[in-house]
Amino acid sequence: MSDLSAPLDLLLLPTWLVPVEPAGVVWRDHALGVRDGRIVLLAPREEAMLHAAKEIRELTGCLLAPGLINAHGHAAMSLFRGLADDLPLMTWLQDHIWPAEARWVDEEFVRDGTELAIAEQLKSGITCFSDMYFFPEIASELVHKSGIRAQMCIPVLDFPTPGARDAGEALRKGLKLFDDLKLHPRIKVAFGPHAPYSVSDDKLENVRMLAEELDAGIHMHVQETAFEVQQSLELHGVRPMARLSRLGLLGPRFQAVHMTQVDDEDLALLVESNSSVIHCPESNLKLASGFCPVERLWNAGVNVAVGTDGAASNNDLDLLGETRTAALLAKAVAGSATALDAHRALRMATLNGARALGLDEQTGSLELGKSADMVAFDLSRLAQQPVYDPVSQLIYASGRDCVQHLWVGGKQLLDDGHLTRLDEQRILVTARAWGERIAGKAH
Ligand SMILES: CSC[C@H]1O[C@@H](n2cnc3c(O)ncnc32)[C@H](O)[C@@H]1O
Ligand SMILES: [Zn+2]
Repeated sequence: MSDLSAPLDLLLLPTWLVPVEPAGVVWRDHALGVRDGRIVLLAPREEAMLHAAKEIRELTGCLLAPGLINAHGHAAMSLFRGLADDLPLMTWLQDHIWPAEARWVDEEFVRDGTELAIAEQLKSGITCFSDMYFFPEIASELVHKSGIRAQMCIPVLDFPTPGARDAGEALRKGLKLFDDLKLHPRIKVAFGPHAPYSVSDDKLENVRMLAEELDAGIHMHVQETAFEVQQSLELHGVRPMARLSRLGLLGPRFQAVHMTQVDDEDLALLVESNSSVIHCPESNLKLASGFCPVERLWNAGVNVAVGTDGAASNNDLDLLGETRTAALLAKAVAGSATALDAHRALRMATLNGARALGLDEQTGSLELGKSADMVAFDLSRLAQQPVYDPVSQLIYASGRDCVQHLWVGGKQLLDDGHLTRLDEQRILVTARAWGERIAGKAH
């Protein structure tokens, strides 16, 4: 319990403060105070200035918002960025990515690739990400060291993977990770069965049982393409969502990634079960997978979050850009310019992400008592003028280069665009060396 009369650790004075909850609100000339890693003060600037603070930051021209939440990705795949472009999902995955993973992915690859991804995400305004990849115990070390927040998913597939001879071993190692990290303040472990077409019923039943017992999330690629739905109808007689429902996987802890195919029955299952959907528009566009009907889902009450997917199918981890794509695409898909307006788009990239990952009591909005996970976007540049609505300017007229400062749990991880805990130069050199090795050019 923090001493309320003690000085604040940090007092931020932005031009605009967008808490996300309450929805649609922009506070001008307000301040945010932090003590012991939590938000303890939200007040008009003049009133806030009466409080003593160890550090005061003037953020003139900046919009202070909750940190962005990248609700789906494969961090270490950043080392495969640009390796196999302009291909449809199954060709990309089966003929290029899975062979490359079998050849290259080991502990060292995951360590270096995850660090690269974390550095890029922090510089893009992301304070929390979900990771679904091999050797999650190694990736977790990088999350711990860097100060970012994450959901780490235990990968489960029907075939041997880097780091696990079979699904049984993957789950055993995953349970140990769950136990090791159960008290970690920034890491939450979830289950990551890859997709309905790559995980059989018996393994999904195991996942359901364990997730229930541990109250853990289940994060899964679902209905990414029409082909996947067709194949499921042929093999199982039902669509993937109906099969997952029959197996008892759906529920508030279920995170359905992609969902480009949604019929009325799928929608009813999502609504009834209170499952979340994680929309990855740029990966879906690049692999020509299809279009997630975001507006329809949102209007039906489904919690929709946003993710970049891995850098091998995107090809960046730019969640601000992803959110802009989502907002534009939603209008085209719905045939309505009012679909996914800028304020809702920002909510999708923050609070909805936190809710999908089961972290909305800790993060996702700037509310008293929540963790001080925040980002200051600089809106003072030429291409952002004039500013009528700062949220509109952020979503439609800003790139990730406007990310100025970032904090997680009150700790500053990005200061004037510079990483405070990671060595950007070393990460760059290491990533280039991997590129040379993988391209066969290393000596
Ligand atoms: C369970 S570990 C992750 C596994 O998923 C592969 N992957 C990356 N992106 C996608 C995607 O969009 N759909 C399906 N599978 C994907 C990744 O290469 C790993 O093998
Ligand atoms: Zn993915």
